[in-house]
Amino acid sequence: MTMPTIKHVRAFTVRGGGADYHDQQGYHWIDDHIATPMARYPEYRQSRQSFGINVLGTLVVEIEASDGTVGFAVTTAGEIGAYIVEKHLARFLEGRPVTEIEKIWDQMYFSTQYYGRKGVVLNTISGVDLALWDLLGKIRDEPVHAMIGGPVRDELTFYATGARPDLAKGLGFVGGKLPLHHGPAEGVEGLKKNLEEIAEMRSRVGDDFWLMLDCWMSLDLDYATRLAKGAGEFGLKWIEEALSPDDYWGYAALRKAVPAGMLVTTGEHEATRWGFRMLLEMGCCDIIQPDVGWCGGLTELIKISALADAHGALVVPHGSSVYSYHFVVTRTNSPFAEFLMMAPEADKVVPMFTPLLLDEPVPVNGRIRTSALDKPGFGVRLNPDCTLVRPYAR
Ligand SMILES: C[C@H](O)[C@H](O)[C@@H](O)[C@@H](O)C(=O)O
Ligand SMILES: [Mg+2]
Repeated sequence: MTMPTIKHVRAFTVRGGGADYHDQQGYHWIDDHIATPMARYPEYRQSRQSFGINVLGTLVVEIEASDGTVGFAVTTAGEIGAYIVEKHLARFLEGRPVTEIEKIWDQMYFSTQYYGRKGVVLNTISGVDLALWDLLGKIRDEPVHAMIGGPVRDELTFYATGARPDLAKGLGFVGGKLPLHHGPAEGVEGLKKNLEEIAEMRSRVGDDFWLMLDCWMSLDLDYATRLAKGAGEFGLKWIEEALSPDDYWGYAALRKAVPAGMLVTTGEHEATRWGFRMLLEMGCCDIIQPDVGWCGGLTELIKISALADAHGALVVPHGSSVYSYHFVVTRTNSPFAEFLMMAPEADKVVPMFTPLLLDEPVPVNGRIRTSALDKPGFGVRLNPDCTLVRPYAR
């Protein structure tokens, strides 16, 4: 079978949910007084959108092959990402065989290394990489998981991230991850409120349901240590992303300070095998949580996962819809996955990247059967009702 070549790459932006799931309108639990590094400024404490958590918006990367097949993927990169795709990365794809995924990744990364390495450039590279895997799966008529080693389990098990772990328990999830609401700038009062919230949620969910805390980079080592020790009595399963992603030294110290049995996790804002090598070799965490739409894509996540496996660390990707499901189902060191509750009150299951993807599978009773991931590529379609803009059309 002669494989087609890549004919054209197109980059679009779209607003309102989708891959940039922080980009919500109206009330939403995900934008309700959640602790962040910006919470040291009172004017940016009530809403993360106030400091711009949703400025990027969603990037849609579309890749058309010479036989007319079109693959696509979505990530958080918006117009900046569209610029990078159309003005820089497209040259490494157009005209190439659709199978040259590894070589294309290498050229995308090293051609942008002088201005990239992490952040929105790696989000963009991730989007292109995921679109390439979607395209290849459609051409080969195979789901992506079948091209990277195949499933190791018959179903995916999920914990839920959102304001209502008590409701998530009733929906069949194995655990619930609460956002932390008060940071160090709110002092002892804030710490007390944080612990009261954990205590209250533990009383609602009972002793056997996993309860985790997501700190979204908002703390310092001292506060994180006090919070972890205070939360220990409520059986907190893990404390997530307590410190700045750059504070590898702080994470290594926190991991030694937390109560026995409590896990330290991080990684959703880390990128590439080199970034995760630092986290692993410095003993920063028990579980790494790369986002496959941000860390470098599937091609890079496979490398990161092997590194973690050698270190005995679990890889539980940050919630990224089908893009992480096709990966998690094929890895023995990824025993469960994250599901972000994107209903405004975190009270019901809606597709994670709603409203952008059609046919996006969602957990039923906290599980997704592997058989639900059997369509070619990543098995999803773009919602034609979502308005795509191509800001740098060529
Ligand atoms: C719930 C957290 O504050 C973030 O909004 C979330 O995107 C991320 O940190 C997560 O782990 O899901
Ligand atoms: Mg997180």
